[in-house]
Amino acid sequence: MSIPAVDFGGFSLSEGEISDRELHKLSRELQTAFTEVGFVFLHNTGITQEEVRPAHIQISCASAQHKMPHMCSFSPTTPTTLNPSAPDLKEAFNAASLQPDIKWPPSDAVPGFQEIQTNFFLRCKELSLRVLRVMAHSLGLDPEVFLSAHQFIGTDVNGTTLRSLYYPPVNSEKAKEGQLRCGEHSDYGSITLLFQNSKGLQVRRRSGEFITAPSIPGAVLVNIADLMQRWTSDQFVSVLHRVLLPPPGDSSTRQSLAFFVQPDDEAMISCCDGSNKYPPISAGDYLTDRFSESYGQS
Ligand SMILES: O=C(O)CCC(=O)C(=O)O
Ligand SMILES: [Fe+2]
Repeated sequence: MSIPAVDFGGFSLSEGEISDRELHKLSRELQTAFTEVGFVFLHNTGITQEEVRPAHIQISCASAQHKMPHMCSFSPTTPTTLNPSAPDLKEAFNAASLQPDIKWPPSDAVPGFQEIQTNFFLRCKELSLRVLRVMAHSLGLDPEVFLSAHQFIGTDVNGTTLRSLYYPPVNSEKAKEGQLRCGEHSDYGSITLLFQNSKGLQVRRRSGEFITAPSIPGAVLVNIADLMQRWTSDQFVSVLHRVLLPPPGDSSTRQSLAFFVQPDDEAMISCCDGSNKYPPISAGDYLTDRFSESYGQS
């Protein structure tokens, strides 16, 4: 089975409310995707390719300015590789919340960067809230249960991050054993929205085999992350994924935008089915633990 595709047009950002009929339909479709695969392509979300393209182009410009302190090949706030001797072949710019202390590239270096990234962040936030609402419905829960834990996206009491990723050309002769563009990992928070401009992403199936995700212009790839799996008592699955190196001789670059949605730091996450499969934990504590496990720091 490949990654399912769902038409989100009934709850697109250009629509006001969703009809009951559409809500039921979307709920069923998302539930199937998130219980069986953990990933889904959403079509007609209201975020268009015209919005995604400038953000993609910019990250390659920012990277071309090279060795700007803001572009880091190792992004300390995110899961990367568990293989330190063969680090991921990528560069990333993280806009964690929209606080004034983000070190944006100087506006003469990459004109419009801050504005475009900020607008894109806000669009992703709106879409994420809609997806979270449908997810609650699909589990038969109070529609507010996830939303009320995501009230502060874009502020310093919520860790939601827009990460712009640039994967430079790869010289496969120089690549180390086991080195990838992005090593196998699962994401940590609630859900992730992903916008990619080319192939390379692979997603692990339950059977253990990896399937290649196509790059579909205009579609948003949404996946369940680890804290959401815990929150749903493992009903929704957070699965391993990775980005492969291009084939030898292929010197193309790759860009992607990942919007990592996290609950508010203070939100208490307890199993939504009322079970005690996992003890309640604040999202802030959970995420701090996960990041320090990966990076050996607090
Ligand atoms: O670049 C991609 O397509 C995936 C990146 C990713 O999975 C991540 O940064 O967590
Ligand atoms: Fe990821």
